[in-house]
Amino acid sequence: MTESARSTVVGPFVDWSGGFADWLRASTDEDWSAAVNHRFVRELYAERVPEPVLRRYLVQDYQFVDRFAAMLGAAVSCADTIDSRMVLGRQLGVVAGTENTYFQRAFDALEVPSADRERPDWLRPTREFNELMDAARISQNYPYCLVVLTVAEWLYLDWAAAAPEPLPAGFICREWIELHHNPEFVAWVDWLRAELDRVGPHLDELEQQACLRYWSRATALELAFFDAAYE
Ligand SMILES: Cc1ncc(CO)c(N)n1
Repeated sequence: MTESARSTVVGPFVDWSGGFADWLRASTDEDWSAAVNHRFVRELYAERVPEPVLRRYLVQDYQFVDRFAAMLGAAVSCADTIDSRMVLGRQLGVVAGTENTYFQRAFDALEVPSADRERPDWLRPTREFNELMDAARISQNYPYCLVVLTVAEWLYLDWAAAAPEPLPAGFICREWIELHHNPEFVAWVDWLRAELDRVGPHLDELEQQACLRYWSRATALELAFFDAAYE
């Protein structure tokens, strides 16, 4: 793409007066709502997730978080502005810090052996989600990485923000909600959406469609990921 083409807004090829992020989000309403209102989420609110389900979910999610961190690192490396790179870099620190510590404490409480923390068998949605994140990472395409990051974070904010008060007393359920609903996390998701709105309109139609495919696939996998914890 030439420099002048890069600065031209190519879209909209569809009406996205609400912005690129909202346009993507609206395309996957059904899977999105099914994930946000999933049985796992309701049982988490009530601290009634059966222990084998909670354990399976967290063991699989730690594998997700590994590839998520790698893809976030790719976003750090291919972001198009210094401001974006710094925001993404700070968030990578949160994933590697507070969130990682949560997993270790939860695994200790649930007495998860080290083999299951480090190299469990991957359930199918874990494998497919990790393949999707690997594809985005290897593409070094900033919008693709942003799309998958935004689905993962915005969808989790959506269900966590809907948790009824008081939150569960036990730390595993309570902190999993708090990690995805606190002022810093809300600001991070707002930033991701605004970032998509910034870069999306400069993409050509084929690239926008590719973003849409990443978006729908990631949303479907979020739903499948919750389902798998019960299978
Ligand atoms: C599967 C999944 N999606 C999203 C998040 C939040 O980034 C998570 N921890 N796990």
